[in-house]
Amino acid sequence: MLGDGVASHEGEKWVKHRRILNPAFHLEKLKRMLPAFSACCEELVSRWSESLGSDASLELDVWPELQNLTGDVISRTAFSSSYHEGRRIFQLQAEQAELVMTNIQKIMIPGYMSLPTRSNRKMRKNNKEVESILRDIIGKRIQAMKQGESTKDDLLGLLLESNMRETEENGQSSTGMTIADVIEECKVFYFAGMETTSVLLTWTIVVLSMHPEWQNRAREEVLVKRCVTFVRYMVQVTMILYEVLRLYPPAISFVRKTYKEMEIGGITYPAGVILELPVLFIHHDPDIWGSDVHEFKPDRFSEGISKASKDPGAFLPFGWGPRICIGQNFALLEAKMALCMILQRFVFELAPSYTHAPHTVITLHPMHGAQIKLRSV
Ligand code: HEM
Repeated sequence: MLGDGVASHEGEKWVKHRRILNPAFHLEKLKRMLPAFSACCEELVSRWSESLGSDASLELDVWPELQNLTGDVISRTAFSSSYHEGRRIFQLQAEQAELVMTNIQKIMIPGYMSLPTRSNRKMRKNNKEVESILRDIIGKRIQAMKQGESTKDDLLGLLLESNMRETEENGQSSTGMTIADVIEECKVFYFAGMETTSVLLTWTIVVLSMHPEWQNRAREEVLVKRCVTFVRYMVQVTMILYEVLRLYPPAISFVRKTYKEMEIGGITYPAGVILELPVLFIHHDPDIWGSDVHEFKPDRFSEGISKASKDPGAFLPFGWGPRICIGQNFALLEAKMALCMILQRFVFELAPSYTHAPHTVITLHPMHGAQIKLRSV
């Protein structure tokens, strides 16, 4: 494992932002968003129910469906009442992600991104539109808060509330985040949170289709507990999600830079070396997880994460250290809610056209989609 020193040398601005963002992502605060999670999931399962054929079954690629779901969730939980403007932002961000993907698949010439190519011009135009909508939403919200209106139960409200507290507690010398900073953080939520969570949900549906015994165990659990109230206490569902995150970590690796000369694993590295931590390999290492490492065995998490393997720090789907994913509680609540509502309504299996081909496009995608056959419970 990397020593603490590798990660601890963070920029001052990042440290300040993290101090403001952490309370906004606290589990107790996020619970206020459960109704928004539930509304988005309800829309999805109702649409699927309406599309069932005369034999009460439906075959569809759940991958784009779940991408839409997580996009909807982040729009609604980020901006609640400004949901429609929020959606526009996230449509533009989705376009940006596609343009970035197209660009990185090209041969990169230094300075290419500043050339006035069609895609670069489109990206700049999209970015301007995103920033202008965000500036408008944030400006209106700050105005309302100054006039004494209570903060809304959404990410923007929590972030602004935490930002104001930081300013009040630390006085004029430390003025929290600027509007430009808040805009940047809102953009990051989309990129960091939408794709990763839809990847987790997609592999979960695929794996539960391959393992009907676990699908049944999970369904039994969710049929006796009401989702909105008990989503946090689902033992089987939690173990299943952990095991999917182990086998198919959405982020297959993350990086750290040495800020001074240091020794790691018997090798001395100078300052400025970028080290890649290969999460996918660590999660598939038989020396850490045992000879059944490639098997889907959620029970290995029955006594919690630290006892699931020989190395308590080997489960790294959300990264590690001070830079650990800020949205992990958010993602797990959302995934539990979605899975719970899908399991309550549908039994699912792999469609004949499904081909198992995990491949990496930044995150771990199903290369040919995830064709699933659903039937009403
Ligand atoms: C299954 C879902 C998710 C996975 C697997 C995931 C994974 C990760 C990983 C591996 C990192 C890098 C951590 C490191 O370098 O140690 C990260 C960072 C981050 N994630 Fe997530 N993430 C998920 C969902 C979310 C959600 C839903 C949000 C926001 C709503 C989010 C926001 C962020 C942010 C803002 C960072 C950067 C944190 C920083 O540098 O301080 N993530 N995530």
